[in-house]
Amino acid sequence: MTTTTAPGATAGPPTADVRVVGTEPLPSPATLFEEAPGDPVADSVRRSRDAVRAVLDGVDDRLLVVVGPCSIHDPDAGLEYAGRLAAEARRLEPDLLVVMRTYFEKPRTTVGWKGLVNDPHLDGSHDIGTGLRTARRFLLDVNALGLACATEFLEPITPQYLADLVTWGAIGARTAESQIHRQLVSGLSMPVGIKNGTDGGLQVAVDGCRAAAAAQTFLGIDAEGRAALVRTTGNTDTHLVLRGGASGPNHSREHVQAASDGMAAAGLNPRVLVDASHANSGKDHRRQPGVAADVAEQVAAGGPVAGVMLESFLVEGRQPLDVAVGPSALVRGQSVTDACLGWEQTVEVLDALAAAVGRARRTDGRGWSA
Ligand SMILES: O=C[C@H](O)[C@H](O)COP(=O)(O)O
Ligand SMILES: C=C(OP(=O)(O)O)C(=O)O
Repeated sequence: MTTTTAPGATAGPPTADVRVVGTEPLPSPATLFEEAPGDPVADSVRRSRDAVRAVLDGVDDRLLVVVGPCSIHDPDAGLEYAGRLAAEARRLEPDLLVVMRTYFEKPRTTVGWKGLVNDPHLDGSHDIGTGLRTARRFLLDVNALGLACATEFLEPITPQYLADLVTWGAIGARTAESQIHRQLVSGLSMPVGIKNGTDGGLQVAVDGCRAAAAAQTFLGIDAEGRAALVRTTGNTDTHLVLRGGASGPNHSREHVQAASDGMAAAGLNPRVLVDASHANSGKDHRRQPGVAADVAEQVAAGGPVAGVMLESFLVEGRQPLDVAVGPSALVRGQSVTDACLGWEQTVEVLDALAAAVGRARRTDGRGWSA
């Protein structure tokens, strides 16, 4: 670790960096691209982004399903999951557009493990350089299976390292109101879902989509990792994600219709994605199938639902992670953040969602051209 000296320090106690213990250089995005180029999967990233846009815009009548672990903490187990999901995605392709949750950054309500980028060894050593490399390698491996990747962007410079491999991005409930994250979305190359706030309020997400659609200028880094002024065009490929809130779940037909009407009134995409987890399930994974079933009924009836999010891993539930102990005692394939559906339950829910799309088509409920 490099200990920094406060800029302009004079005799006497420093007036800056008083609480900074040290800083360490990180590899630049360009270095990581050289080590792990995105070229082998670039065509499939482009194609899957177009496919997601088509579903969000209603040009493709399939349902987008963003499904996978709450967080990737063990890349080996994550890849086993990805292999299974890739097979399901191919089987269900006529009805569902499946994108895997590959979440490497976790926003915390207070404190806790902040994800694979921040602490890849799960032991509090915070080897962020390795975290970025591991996340990039993981995204390449999942894309190589023919499965598109979704992630939440949390640290504003992380996208410079990873975004070229991501098909769908999320801004979470805790950052939907943040100007920094809205600016970030304005420059992202993929469709992005913005979540309602943790209090259940929709306006932060509506405002977030509007701000992200505008051209923005802000501070960031360039490919060499230098501090840079970043100018963006704005991103109109955004939509609302309903995840429930302190006021309760918001997946009901009435909630979805009201949210859709609110987006339409603001001139934004009226098709929403419903998160079956988080506050829509009270963080109880056993409630996700019920939420998904409710949303499936809405899909079958032609409601304005473009997609569903599920938290799912190989083994159901969750387990505590103690960074003082490290990962050695963890159950393989079980979440260390939010509780997830197990694999068999996940397949059942995917089948039910696919069946709902089929029912919608038979009754012309979707009302969209294929
Ligand atoms: O999805 C993950 C969590 O819901 C989110 O990161 C907050 O987790 P926490 O309340 O356990 O900190
Ligand atoms: C943190 C997440 O969700 P939310 O922002 O809805 O809490 C998540 O999807 O991992």
